[in-house]
Amino acid sequence: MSADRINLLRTKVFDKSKWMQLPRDVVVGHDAIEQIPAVCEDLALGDSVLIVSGKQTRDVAGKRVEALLAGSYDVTTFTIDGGEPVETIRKAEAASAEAGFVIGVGGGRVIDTAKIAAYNVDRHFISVPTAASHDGIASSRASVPTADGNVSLAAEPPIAVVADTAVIASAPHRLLASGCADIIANCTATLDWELAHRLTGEPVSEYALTLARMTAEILFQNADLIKPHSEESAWIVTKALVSSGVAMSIAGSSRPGSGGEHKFSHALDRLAPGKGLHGEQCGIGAIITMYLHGGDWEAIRDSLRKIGAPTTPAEIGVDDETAVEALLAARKIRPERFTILDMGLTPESARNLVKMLYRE
Ligand SMILES: NC(=O)C1=CN([C@@H]2O[C@H](COP(=O)(O)OP(=O)(O)OC[C@H]3O[C@@H](n4cnc5c(N)ncnc54)[C@H](OP(=O)(O)O)[C@@H]3O)[C@@H](O)[C@H]2O)C=CC1
Ligand SMILES: O=C(CO)COP(=O)(O)O
Ligand SMILES: [Zn+2]
Repeated sequence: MSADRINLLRTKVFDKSKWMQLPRDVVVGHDAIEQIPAVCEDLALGDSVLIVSGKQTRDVAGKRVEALLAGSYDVTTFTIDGGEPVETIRKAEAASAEAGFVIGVGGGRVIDTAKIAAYNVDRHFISVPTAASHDGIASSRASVPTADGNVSLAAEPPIAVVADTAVIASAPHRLLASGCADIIANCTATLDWELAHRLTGEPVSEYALTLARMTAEILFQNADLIKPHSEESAWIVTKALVSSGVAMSIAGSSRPGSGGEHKFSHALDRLAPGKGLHGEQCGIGAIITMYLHGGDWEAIRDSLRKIGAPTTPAEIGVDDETAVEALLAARKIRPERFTILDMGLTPESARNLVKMLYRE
């Protein structure tokens, strides 16, 4: 091979190079929270820490983390108590700038706020989920609601994830079921990604696709084992969420875990705020998008039922007409992300789908 050809190949390989940032320490298990001082010591992140938590999650676990670190670190806290998300991120960012590293202890909103704040001021971030409610717990992406819909932002990839299965199992079952639905949605998100690849030439990552799909598959197979307030269930789901988050980090985007069903969920966040949880809405959306892909939508519906996640808009207090509106509005959210919902859905077809697939 000529030197020119070798140089060309090298350039191509270099152009395609990708930076994947994955967690360094992942501790999952009973009383894992007690390991936080050891994790912080292992990572040698500095001597001051900001602990971001929510109103409930501070009581559930945030205060325990504060107490565990108080003797060895200069600890400050930031509690999220509602308010406009972007404004909250700005405040958390200002607080993070004063600390050596940031720990987020809570559900999805808390973890995302902490990981964006840490990213914006270049601090390391440790993720301490108190619920297995979504797959952002180990990923380098954050999802932020704005007036124009949810935006997916680059965020600080957690340098460590500490998931205490006792804490997670004691959370309301609805949160765990929501996390399961978020993972099950990988089935349709990956189909959408492949569709976009075939239709628009969007690059795909085979590893990210396979990992995201396999994670959903494992959950399908274990759907019978997902029970309320069981630590075994918390284990299964947390490991799946970590694996799904790693798929997103490999992809460098949320594509392996977010397709048309997520756009439907983001549309519902705007049209019916405060009704369903993120993962619940994604699971409901996945039933329709799997049907449109010609796949086994009944298997999705049945697994969601077994797990205790909702399968119809009515179950989360959303009427059919709003669900139709959300299906139609979905394509306006992040329009560059092509999905099956961009393939000619009309008001009439949306209405028919909702009527046919969302029967009790
Ligand atoms: N980065 C990503 O890739 C992803 C991000 N997301 C984002 O995550 C958010 C949704 O996360 P989700 O967790 O569903 O919702 P929230 O973070 O809003 O949490 C829901 C509620 O559960 C409470 N809670 C959490 N843990 C416990 C517990 N152990 N015991 C009792 N209550 C608890 C929270 O309390 P408190 O009031 O203390 O917060 C909150 O009131 C959205 O903003 C979404 O956009 C979703 C998916 C992926
Ligand atoms: O929820 C996610 C993956 O489960 C992230 O999705 P978005 O990029 O659509 O916010
Ligand atoms: Zn999701």
